[in-house]
Amino acid sequence: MRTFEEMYNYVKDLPPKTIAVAQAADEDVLEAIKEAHERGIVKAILVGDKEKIERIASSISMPLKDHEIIDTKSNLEACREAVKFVSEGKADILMKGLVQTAEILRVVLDKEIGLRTGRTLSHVAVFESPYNRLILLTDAAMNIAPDLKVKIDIILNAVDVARQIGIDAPRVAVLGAVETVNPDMQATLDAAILSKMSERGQIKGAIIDGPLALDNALSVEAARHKGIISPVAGNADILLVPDIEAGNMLYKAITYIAERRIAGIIMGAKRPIVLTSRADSSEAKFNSIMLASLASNV
Ligand SMILES: CCCC(=O)SCCNC(=O)CCNC(=O)[C@H](O)C(C)(C)COP(=O)(O)OP(=O)(O)OC[C@H]1O[C@@H](n2cnc3c(N)ncnc32)[C@H](O)[C@@H]1OP(=O)(O)O
Repeated sequence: MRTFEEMYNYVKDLPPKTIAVAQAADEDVLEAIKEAHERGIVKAILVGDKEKIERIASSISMPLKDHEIIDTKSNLEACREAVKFVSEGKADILMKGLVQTAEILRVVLDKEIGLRTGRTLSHVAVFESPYNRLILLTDAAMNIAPDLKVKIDIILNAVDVARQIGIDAPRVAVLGAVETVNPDMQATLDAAILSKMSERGQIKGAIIDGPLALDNALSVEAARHKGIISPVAGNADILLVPDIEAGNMLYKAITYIAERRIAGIIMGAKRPIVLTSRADSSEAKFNSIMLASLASNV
């Protein structure tokens, strides 16, 4: 797939999903749900301030008859109720509404009502690139400073998503500030180990190489210029960032500087979780709902 339009052409033929939204009283969230419902992708359980949800829905001419509304008094209660719908199998997808990321993720990780599976949970973003293909970015939103073991899990979650968008053997660029190993830069040491593990078949399903800087991960020309011989350089499908700061800034640079379309979900939980920034547009939220519907196949 090269665009979100192509993703829609695939997703529209999947059975519609039920999505539980934690704190749905937000215009962009409801716009995204409205569009996803009109296009046959989801029906929703809208958890949050009922009066506000009804007021916003009316202001955007969104009929509510096909959706359920669960009235809650606080963000925490909204997160807990929405997560319970998913953990009890009454919803297929969880969506973060107008709540902070850490607040909903703490409920997702709750041992009693949460959505743990024993796997690492991580964020996978997908964006339309100028290279005529969809590219994945991970982890921009959940794991703060992943160690080597967690980085392997993060790669594997991204590989699952890559397969769903038609990339069978994704090329993973392990990003750093430079493309050579510098013992003072932990990201380059981890990258070298991940590359060797991939080469020796210890991590399967992907071709991993690094360290690579962002320019030579994406641009064949930049890689050639620097004389990098690599199966990944210039053709990366998945960008693995060293930590949340790098990932989050890259995610927001893609949106606000490059003005590219993006989607984001959490993988590794019982069901996919739509997780965008509260400031992301309704379009980014809609694209993320599509991506979650696709990732439900994993
Ligand atoms: C990209 C657009 C969207 C955004 O901009 S998002 C904005 C930036 N993101 C954030 O602010 C969230 C960053 N992450 C966090 O704040 C925290 O890591 C998070 C998710 C809240 C968890 O922190 P804490 O509640 O302090 O949890 P903790 O580290 O003490 O761990 C508690 C238990 O949960 C487990 N856990 C934590 N992260 C996990 C993961 N990724 N996968 C699987 N399990 C995980 C952890 O092992 C621990 O388990 P146990 O209780 O020891 O059994």
